[in-house]
Amino acid sequence: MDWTSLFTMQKNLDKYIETNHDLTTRNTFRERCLALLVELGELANETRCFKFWSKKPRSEKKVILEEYVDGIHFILSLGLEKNYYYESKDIEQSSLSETEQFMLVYEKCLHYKNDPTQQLYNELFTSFLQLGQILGFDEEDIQLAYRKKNEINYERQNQGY
Ligand SMILES: O=c1ccn([C@H]2C[C@H](O)[C@@H](COP(=O)(O)O)O2)c(=O)[nH]1
Repeated sequence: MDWTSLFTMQKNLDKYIETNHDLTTRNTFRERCLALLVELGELANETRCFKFWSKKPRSEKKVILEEYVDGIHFILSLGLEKNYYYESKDIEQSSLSETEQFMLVYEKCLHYKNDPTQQLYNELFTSFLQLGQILGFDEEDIQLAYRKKNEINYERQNQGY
């Protein structure tokens, strides 16, 4: 998948939000890291993969995909803050369970926060794409849902969110 156009869309959205909130000089790296961790929690909640105590079914795939692309927003953003991009490549399928893969992404996110290198950024990105594979999303699903949510994010800014 070509990520270039998504990086460009994210750059424009982040700039728009920064201007709207007078943040042009403030570094928001830590906040974006926490935002990604929070999105991961919201995503895990929709899958209910860890809720061994509940018989309630997971949310519909569409709802899970919406949460997933919120995470994509912050991952793109976290690369842009450090001027890193992600080159498309074949992703090795993960052998982990959903729960284990979630925890791997959490670890990769914190690792990158503490040591923001291109290598660790690639690892974070890859682990999140592997999670997407486990959840059953193909690249087209992700691109489409990302574009839709990106537009909604502009609307929310314009409505005083
Ligand atoms: O600088 C920012 C701030 C927010 N978002 C987007 C990512 C998610 O799609 C959404 C999360 O907003 P909440 O619903 O969690 O408030 O906002 C960005 O893309 N860039």
